[in-house]
Amino acid sequence: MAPAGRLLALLARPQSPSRAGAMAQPSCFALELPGGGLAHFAVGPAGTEGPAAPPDPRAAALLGPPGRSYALCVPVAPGRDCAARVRAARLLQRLFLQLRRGPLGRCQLRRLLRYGPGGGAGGLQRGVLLRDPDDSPDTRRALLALLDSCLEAPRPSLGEFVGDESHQLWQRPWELRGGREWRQVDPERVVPAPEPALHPVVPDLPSSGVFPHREAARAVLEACTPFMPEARAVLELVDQCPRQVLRGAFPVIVIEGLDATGKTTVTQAVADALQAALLKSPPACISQWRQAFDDEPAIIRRAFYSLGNYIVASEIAQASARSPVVVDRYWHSTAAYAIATEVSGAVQHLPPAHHPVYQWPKDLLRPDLVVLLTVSPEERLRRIRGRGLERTSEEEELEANSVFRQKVEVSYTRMESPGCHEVDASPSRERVLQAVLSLIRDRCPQLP
Ligand SMILES: Nc1ncnc2c1ncn2[C@@H]1O[C@H](COP(=O)(O)OP(=O)(O)O)[C@@H](O)[C@H]1O
Ligand SMILES: Nc1ccn([C@H]2C[C@H](O)[C@@H](COP(=O)(O)OP(=O)(O)O)O2)c(=O)n1
Repeated sequence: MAPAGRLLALLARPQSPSRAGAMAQPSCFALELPGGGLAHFAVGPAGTEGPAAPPDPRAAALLGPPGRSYALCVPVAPGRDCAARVRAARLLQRLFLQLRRGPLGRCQLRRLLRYGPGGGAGGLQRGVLLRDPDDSPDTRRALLALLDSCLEAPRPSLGEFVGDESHQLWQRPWELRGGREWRQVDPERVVPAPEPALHPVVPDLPSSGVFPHREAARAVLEACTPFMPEARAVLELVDQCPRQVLRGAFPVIVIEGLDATGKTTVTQAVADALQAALLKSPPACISQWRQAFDDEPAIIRRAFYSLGNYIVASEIAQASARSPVVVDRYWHSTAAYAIATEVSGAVQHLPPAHHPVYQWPKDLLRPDLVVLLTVSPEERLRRIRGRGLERTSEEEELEANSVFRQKVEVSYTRMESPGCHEVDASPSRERVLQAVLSLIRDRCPQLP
């Protein structure tokens, strides 16, 4: 078998003019595997030199027969503007909902990313691999009908995976001919691709979830105002907050951690002990719109939480002139959950430590100390069950998916300037409180 890198290089060679069609350049795919693995493969025009090789055996099992698989993808940033990004994200969300209904409901879905071999944010597409275990013609019909219902730009792309007698894999893209008829175009070879140095979604994160400054998040909600009155309401509140906030002399302490690690318990106890103001992000003034944003695609949800942090920043600035301030969640939550959700695969696929995505936004008020509460997964589950409250779907996901939980925890620990100080929150409430108070006294000399 030829090395994956060489096959990719062969596919990447410029094509002869006769072959220069829609797929003149190969495309790479990152397929999320069960248990958090990622398989990378490329598709390119048939007839190029070199033997085709089956991709990663785990991917081949998901792509090849028996059964049939389809790749349905939407460009992340079809235009340069935020409005187009938001439209694309909502289209993908709608497609996901529709894929769970009717004849498509029996298909298995796996997260799929499509990207150019050179990386970069430009050609990124998000999508799904649909696997029909029964290889039913109804599935294909339903998928084409779904494409027919997507009349506005951006239009999703659909490709179908087929195996041949010699166990090679091919992808056959579907294209709309003459604006009316769906046709399958020339098959493209499926070959393994090397794992890129950086997960393909990372270059796009500053525009799609880990916004590096207030204006980047603001532009997303601005694009939502035509269909979400809540977006206008949040923007009005953000715009009342000064861009340069002047903080007071008292220390600002943030308590972070996964759900049920004891943040509410600790923040209340610390606030009592230090006679500190207790704040939380998202702040109460926007919490009535939280559910509406939680129901929207990730880019909109993250913009909401990001702007919530800027509103909290101006509350912190005022409160820290009068007393110490304790904050229940802040920027680190927003960034860690966004990174863990957007980066498919497992912990090893996260951007490396010191990557810019882990840096604190330059225009957001910095706390003096960030405490990260950690407990074992078993203890966390006991506390969640003991509390018995309603949970957000993301928190349910955390419980169900330990890979996701690990990605959130590791992202937390990689955050920089300020970084997190980890405190083991497994002991009794009193002992955890004492550990946190002693850390605060060590790190905040300005405490009276
Ligand atoms: N140190 C502790 N030991 C045992 N139970 C705790 C401890 N700290 C918090 N709990 C309980 O665990 C549950 C989750 O705590 P909570 O403070 O609400 O977490 P969070 O705000 O991080 O979601 C609550 O029922 C709380 O009473
Ligand atoms: N500052 C914040 C606060 C919460 N979030 C997001 C991250 C997760 O999706 C949820 C977790 O919040 P949730 O209120 O469920 O957690 P707690 O109950 O406070 O532990 O909200 C955020 O992105 N930024």
